[in-house]
Order: sequence, then structure tokens, then C-alpha cells
Amino acid sequence: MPLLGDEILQRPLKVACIQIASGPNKAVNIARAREKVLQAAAGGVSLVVLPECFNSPYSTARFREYAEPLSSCPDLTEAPTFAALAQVAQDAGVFLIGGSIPECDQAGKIYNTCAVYSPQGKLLASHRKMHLFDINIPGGMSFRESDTLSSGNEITIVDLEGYGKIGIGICYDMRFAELSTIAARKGAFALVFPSAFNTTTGPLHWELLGRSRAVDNQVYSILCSQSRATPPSYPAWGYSMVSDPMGRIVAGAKESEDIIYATLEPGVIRESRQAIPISYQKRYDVYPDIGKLV
Ligand SMILES: NC(=O)CCC(=O)C(=O)O
Repeated sequence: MPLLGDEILQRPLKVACIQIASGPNKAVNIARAREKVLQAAAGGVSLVVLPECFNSPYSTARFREYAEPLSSCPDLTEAPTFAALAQVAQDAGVFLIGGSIPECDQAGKIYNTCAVYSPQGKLLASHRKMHLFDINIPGGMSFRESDTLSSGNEITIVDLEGYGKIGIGICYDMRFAELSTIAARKGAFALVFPSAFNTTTGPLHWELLGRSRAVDNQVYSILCSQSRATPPSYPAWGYSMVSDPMGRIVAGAKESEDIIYATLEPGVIRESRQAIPISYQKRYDVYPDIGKLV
């Protein structure tokens, strides 16, 4: 039986998405993120989202230098960013989607990893970017995360106790509709993508992808970008946004630093699913592998 409104989102959830730019000084990046999370929490939100790679420059050449262990790593013992995220989640009393940072594992491999914390500062889950950002657009954006990063192999769904479940992806992951569909089929009420999209593809694809993932799955999508930085820094697109299950943008930023707020409502999910009942109309007899996911 397909799920409707408050079966998947138990009560309204106020979220904030922090659009900031990272610089070369890790301690400054961490302090700035902390300040902004506390500022957002003062606005009465229960879920705060940070952008991709918020503790480091977004550069394949720099990721190792800024990496930290979540469990263990051969040469690194300190994890000041992860520790600061746990602490600020607790101090602010919010669920915190900690953007992403470079994470080092026990084999010394580096991942682009999003850590999620409870309002008590407990690590609830971590998502390693599954689809690495390797593109080459002549005259435009060229980037190869796979030069220095390894990819994660798991779809991450996190239970926000008292609200329901969310699916996590990191930026380029949003292009892969399967990840979102699987998370939604498993009961997520929102898809959250810490991001650092770019100025070549941003104008064409950013809003389109955010709204599509929401409409495809009749869930909220939350795209939280870095703000635009001046060259030669990576040209992040900005335009953080929250789309509702009908594809309406219910909160949006421009290019510069900002915090956007939205309240996710069970009734909006329910109404969109009742009005346009695609989940009843899906042809799992024709695509049975996806049908098995509930
Ligand atoms: N950081 C990223 O994954 C960027 C993705 C992006 O810009 C795209 O076009 O996709």
C-alpha cells in the first residue's frame, strides 16, 4: 500500500539550509559553520543542513590535506570538524546534516562524506558520495573527483526520531534518479543534497533536478549549496532551494551567503499523493525490481 502524508512525515518540520562559502582556513570554516548553525537554530528550526565540502576548498588537490577520520585512518587521529559538528548539533538542539567533508578510512582512502547528528550530538549516519563528480564540458566546467576520492557504495536513509526518514545524497548524486527513488520507496519524506554545483551546469540543471527529484517521488527535496566564491576558487552555483512534492520552490537563495527556511508539512505530501496517485499507478509488473523495495 503506498504511503501518504503523516505515515511518512509525522509532524511539521522546520528546516534551515545554510549557504556559505568555504575558504583555505579550516578552523575559520568550522567556526563559521558553527556560528551559522546556532543562528539558524535561534529561528526555531529542528533540522539544519550545511553545504558540500564546507571545511575545505573544493579542489581535488586539497582534499587529503583537510581529511579527517570518522572511525580510523592510518596517519590521522584528530577529527576537529566531525567533533565540532557533534558539539554544535547538541548545543543548538537540532538534527544536523553536516554538509560534507573529506573523510579518511582505515585504508587511507578519501571519501566525500556527509555525517548526520542527532540533537544530542550522536552520529546517526554517514553517507559517502556514491557518484563522483567527473565531468568535462569543453569551454566550461571540468572536474575529476575520482583523481583523489573513492566512491561510497550505500544509499543512506536516516531516521529523524519523531519526524520520519530522510534520504541523503551529495550534489552529483542528485543526477542519479535511482538513489532518490529507492530512498523514497523506503519511506523517506525528504531528499537532502549538500552541494557545490557549478556555474556551467547550474543555470540549466540545478533547479530542474531539485524540482524533478521532488515531483518524481512526491517528497520534499532540499538542495543546500555553497555560495558563489570569487575566482580562482571553485565557482559554486548557490541558489539553495527547497522544493515541495508538487515541485513548488518553497524557499530559495540567490548567489551570496544566506540562510533559507522552510516548514515541511505532512498535509502537502498527502494532498499531492492523493491528487496525483502515481504511486498506485506505477507499473511494478513491468519494472518488478523497484517494486520489491517496499
Ligand atoms: N560537487 C558536485 O558534485 C557538482 C555537481 C555538478 O555541478 C553537476 O553539474 O552535476
